[in-house]
Amino acid sequence: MPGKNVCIVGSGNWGSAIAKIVGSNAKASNRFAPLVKMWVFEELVEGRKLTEIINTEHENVKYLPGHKLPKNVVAVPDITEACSGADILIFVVPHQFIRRLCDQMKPHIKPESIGISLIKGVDEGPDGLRLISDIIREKLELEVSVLMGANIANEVAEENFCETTIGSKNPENGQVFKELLQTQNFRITVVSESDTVELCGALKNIVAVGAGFCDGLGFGDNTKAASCGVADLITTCYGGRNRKVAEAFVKSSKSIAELEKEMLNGQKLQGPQTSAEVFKILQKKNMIEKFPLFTSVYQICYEGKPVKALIACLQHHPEHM
Ligand SMILES: NC(=O)C1=CN([C@@H]2O[C@H](COP(=O)(O)OP(=O)(O)OC[C@H]3O[C@@H](n4cnc5c(N)ncnc54)[C@H](O)[C@@H]3O)[C@@H](O)[C@H]2O)C=CC1
Ligand SMILES: O=C(CO)COP(=O)(O)O
Repeated sequence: MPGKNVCIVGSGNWGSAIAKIVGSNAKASNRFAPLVKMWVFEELVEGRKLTEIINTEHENVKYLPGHKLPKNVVAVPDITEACSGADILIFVVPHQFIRRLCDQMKPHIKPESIGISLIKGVDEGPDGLRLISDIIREKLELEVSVLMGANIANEVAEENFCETTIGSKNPENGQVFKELLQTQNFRITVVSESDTVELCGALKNIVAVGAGFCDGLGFGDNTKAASCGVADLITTCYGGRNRKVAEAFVKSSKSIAELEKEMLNGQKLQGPQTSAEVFKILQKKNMIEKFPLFTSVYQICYEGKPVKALIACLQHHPEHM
């Protein structure tokens, strides 16, 4: 059976970073055709067409400078030519452009093709909020999954480790997309609650703007996190004592207990001890394998496990297998 044709609809910062992954995975697997078309909104960059630059220098010099794209990713300026014959469509444009693009694509969409939206945003209609994936579904009449995560495009292009989530109501499609998009350093969990995944990805951008306001006004971490749950998690990961001491632990040869004493002037860390308590519970319930992060934090703090093992353990998270 010939491999499935893939088209990336979009070529901005995230679109180009994802093209790097998709190009390389498509080339390596028989399941996908090696040539990947990437629709590029044509513009002139220093007097040259961006598509021409991408197709000769294999770099999106405007939106993802400094990163080479695989040579099998071909920039196409005409949206109808780009999407014709595609079995898999990856939507990754700023959300304000999706409606018009779908209208242009509609007559050229192959029946049975499937889509995935990497677009973070929502639309607003007479009945209230609309998901971008719903707009694509409605306009193009195809099954649409979503991919959202804490995935700053430049860091993904650098191949720094990160995680992401595919939301797919069709488990088979979810697996196809995972095969196309997962790498050693871009780890994917597939879940069925697609709408929740998409909403989280879209709404966090509003919170990010609020956070920028707080920074601009010179407020601290608590202000930035003036909600609960996830906000607390983010704050603790940037500004908390557990984070600070853990960083010093990596850079020194001292134990957590010594550093706590030296750095915190009598204040107490909660994280390492909590990891020990949780570890005991997991052990009793035979659930250690299901919680690799909690387990390795405990082992690094108390059992002499090397810190670098943290990434290896995340790379083998059971959800990624
Ligand atoms: N950049 C990032 O780190 C991440 C972005 N995202 C999401 O991915 C989506 C796409 O973002 P990026 O790829 O970063 O794009 P971007 O923010 O780099 O946007 C520029 C893109 O829009 C195109 N464009 C400009 N005018 C246009 C028009 N009239 N019609 C169609 N396209 C036009 C440009 O050619 C360029 O490809 C957004 O929803 C964003 O929230 C998601 C995760 C990470
Ligand atoms: O969605 C993103 C990271 O996950 C990128 O966020 P920004 O659009 O605020 O850069």
